[in-house]
Amino acid sequence: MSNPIVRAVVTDIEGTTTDINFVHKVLFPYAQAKLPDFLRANAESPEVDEQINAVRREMGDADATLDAVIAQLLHWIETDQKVTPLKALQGMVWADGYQRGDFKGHLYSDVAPALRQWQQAGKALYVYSSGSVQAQKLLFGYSDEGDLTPLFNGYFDTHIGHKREATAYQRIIEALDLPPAAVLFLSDVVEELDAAKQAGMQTLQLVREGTQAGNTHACVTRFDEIAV
Ligand SMILES: CSCCC(=O)C(=O)COP(=O)(O)O
Ligand SMILES: [Mg+2]
Repeated sequence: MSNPIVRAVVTDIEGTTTDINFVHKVLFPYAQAKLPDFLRANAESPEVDEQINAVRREMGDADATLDAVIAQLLHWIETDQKVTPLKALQGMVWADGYQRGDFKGHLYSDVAPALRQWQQAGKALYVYSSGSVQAQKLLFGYSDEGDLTPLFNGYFDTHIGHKREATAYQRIIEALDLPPAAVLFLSDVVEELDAAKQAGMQTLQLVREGTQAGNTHACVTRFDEIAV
């Protein structure tokens, strides 16, 4: 059964399209291991220098040494803080890992067929993750289901705002130029769904293994249960 009101789907990644364990047990440890050497080797490059200075601004210390910046980044990884320059740098480090074949982006088996079906039904597909746009494109581009990037119309990261704040979803709605209720947001995290609902989006919680179902949003366990 289709839902003609929905014209666009915006999906979260971690816990929604992708096992949380892949992010926490493969991607984060990889970044933790490689980031120090990556920063020391590339600190002079303009794109890395820009992120190092963004970390210094977050630290409130414009003169922080590279060692202090590295220590701050490792602390943010350990405590899973969604800080924009950390996410940008993680994306740069993961690029190497995907390109070398050290890992592939994990997707639950129900995700790719559903995305293809929704695209064929004329729905516009977007990603909204705390991971950087580069990291999102890498995960879907080097996924264990092949390159899924042609399925997506666009990507949003924390440059548009944080995922638990309604303003981020209002900005996404403006960017999509659609009525709020024509946009369906998928996530495992109730606070993100609350923020999207506050902005007027339709919401669905993905309750994958290990996720606690809330009672304020409709729930599904797989993408093939979603009528779009
Ligand atoms: C884009 S893959 C890496 C995901 C990531 O870094 C992260 O923090 C997960 O964020 P999400 O918003 O997808 O829960
Ligand atoms: Mg999530």
